[in-house]
Formats: sequence, structure tokens, C-alpha cells
Amino acid sequence: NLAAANGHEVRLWSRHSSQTLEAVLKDVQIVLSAISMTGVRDVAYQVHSFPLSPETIFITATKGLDPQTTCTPSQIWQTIFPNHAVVVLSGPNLSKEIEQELPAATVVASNIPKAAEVVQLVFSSHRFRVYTNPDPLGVELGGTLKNVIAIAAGVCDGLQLGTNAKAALVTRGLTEIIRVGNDWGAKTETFYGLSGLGDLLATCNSPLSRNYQVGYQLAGGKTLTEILANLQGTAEGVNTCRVLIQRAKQQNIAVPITEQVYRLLQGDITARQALDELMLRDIKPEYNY
Ligand SMILES: NC(=O)C1=CN([C@@H]2O[C@H](COP(=O)(O)OP(=O)(O)OC[C@H]3O[C@@H](n4cnc5c(N)ncnc54)[C@H](OP(=O)(O)O)[C@@H]3O)[C@@H](O)[C@H]2O)C=CC1
Ligand SMILES: O=C(CO)COP(=O)(O)O
Repeated sequence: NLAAANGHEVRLWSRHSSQTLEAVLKDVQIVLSAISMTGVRDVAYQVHSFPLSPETIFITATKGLDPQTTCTPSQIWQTIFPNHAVVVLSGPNLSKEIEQELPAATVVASNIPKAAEVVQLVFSSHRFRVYTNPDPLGVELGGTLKNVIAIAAGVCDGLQLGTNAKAALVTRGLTEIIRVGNDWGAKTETFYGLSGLGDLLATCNSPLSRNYQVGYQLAGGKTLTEILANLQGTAEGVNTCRVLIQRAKQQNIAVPITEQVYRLLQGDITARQALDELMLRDIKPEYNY
């Protein structure tokens, strides 16, 4: 809608579309993927089987991690299309609010600054403010890792733990995200921007967030299977949490909140037990300077 409102010709495709992927891709300048993580690799390979101009820019909006490789979606697109520009689009962008034309801001990030600038122009409007950023990995990880913390925030509200608890959770969640992101090679300051702190604030405070909803309902005693069966749309944090635990173990990174979310999702502990585990950890300095 945003690109069409700016006068661009936009074609949509999903696996249930009547139009073929080949027809939709004919002569395109930009391909934007907002596919759930589970479908990214498969769809990227399908796209690869059709002719595209070498100038075609790929934009990825998916917020997830590949369970097999722990790769981010942009890394998958870049591997399959090594000679194309890939741009990550991520920010506090609850889609229902954008559909209602409420004001929002986002970030477009690429190793190729010109590509990010082209994409910035395509989407910018008086209702949608688009910033460029040179750290695509950080932008992508911010949007992806915050989903795990959004599940925890839903639990926090579901248990009615109060505003202090929520502030502590989100702040320590950000510390955890930065720890993982830095180890991966992303820049600290990116996580203080829209795609990190910004998206954390949006999703940890809104029932519109599917990840928040998962946590809220887990706190109410529902099982993950029941919740996912009735959830509208994808809650990427569920898969991301599993991949993140795997990566944190490999890299020896402390991720206490993610660990409790993981155990809760597995059904190994209750929400109250997860809270106690976090509160009763060994006392320590806020930062290791
Ligand atoms: N960048 C940003 O600012 C934002 C990004 N997101 C991210 O965008 C992604 C999509 O979110 P959202 O649109 O809300 O989710 P939805 O669940 O509403 O849509 C997911 C889409 O992915 C398709 N899909 C799922 N699995 C496959 C597959 N195996 N092969 C092909 N297509 C598949 C679905 O197709 P079908 O309908 O056929 O099932 C559907 O079109 C998520 O990763 C989410 O985290 C979300 C909000 C903001
Ligand atoms: O990432 C989002 C908004 O920026 C959407 O959050 P959910 O995937 O939790 O709904």
C-alpha cells in the first residue's frame, strides 16, 4: 500500500495466488519478501529459477532465523543472489496500525548505501518515515531477537507483574540482544535505534503483537499448541527462541531471559517458575565493563 500510494506499480504473490511467481517477477526492479521464516529458503530458490535483471534489488522484511544454519533471512537471500543488492527493512511496524495510516517509522539497511536510498524513496511518505542504516545485520537481528523478549513481555503482563517489572524485563532483554548481536558482528548503536529498542517498545507493549499474545496466553495457562492453533499470523519468536538458544550455547553467551522463555515454550516450567528463576539468579554488576 505504501509503495502503491507513492505511484509505484505493485504486484503481490503468495503461494495461493492465481498469478504465477514467474508472471509477477517479470521486469521487476524490486522484490520484497515478507514470507514467514519457514518459507524463505524455498521461495528464494523459486525466485532464482526465473530471469531477473542484475539491477533488481531484494528487500527482506522477515524477522526470523533459519533453524538449520542459524542464518538470517538476508543472509539466505544474499547467498542465493550473490550479485544483487539486498536491503533489510525492519522497525516498529505493527501492520494493522500502518494499514490504518497511523504514523510510523522504519529502517532500511544495506551494505550498498545506494540500494537503501532507493528503497527509502519508494516507501517514504508523510505517514511513514524511513531511515537508512549501514548495519543490515544489526537491523535484522534487532527485529528478530526482540520477538523472544516480546513473548516474555506478554507473560509479564499476563501475570500482572506491573510497570517496574516490565521496564526491567525490556531493559535486560535489550542487554541480552546486544550481547548476542555484538558476538554476531552487529553494531551496538543499531540496537538503540528503531529496529532494536524501537521495535522492542512496540511489540512488548501491544496486544497487536503475535509474540506478545503468545506470552500473554501462556501466562494464562494455555498450552503453546492451543495458542498457535488460534493465532492469526506468524509468531516468529517461538522458532527464533529455539535457534537462539542453540547459537548462544555454541558461542557461550549468557541469555537468561531467552532461556526461561525457551523452557516455558517447551512446557518444562510455568510462567511463575520462570519469573522466580530470573529473580533469584546470582546478584551481579549491571554491566561487565
Ligand atoms: N519488517 C517488519 O517491520 C515486519 C516484519 N514482520 C515479519 O514478516 C513476516 C511475515 O509476517 P506477517 O505477514 O505478519 O505473517 P503472516 O503469517 O500474516 O503471513 C506470512 C506469509 O508467509 C507465507 N508463508 C508462510 N510459510 C510459507 C512457505 N513455506 N512458503 C511460502 N509462503 C509461506 C504465508 O503464506 P500463506 O498465506 O499461503 O500461508 C503468508 O503469505 C514475519 O517474519 C514477521 O516477523 C512482521 C511485521 C513487521
Ligand atoms: O514485528 C512486528 C512489528 O514490528 C510484529 O510483531 P509480531 O510479529 O509479534 O506481531
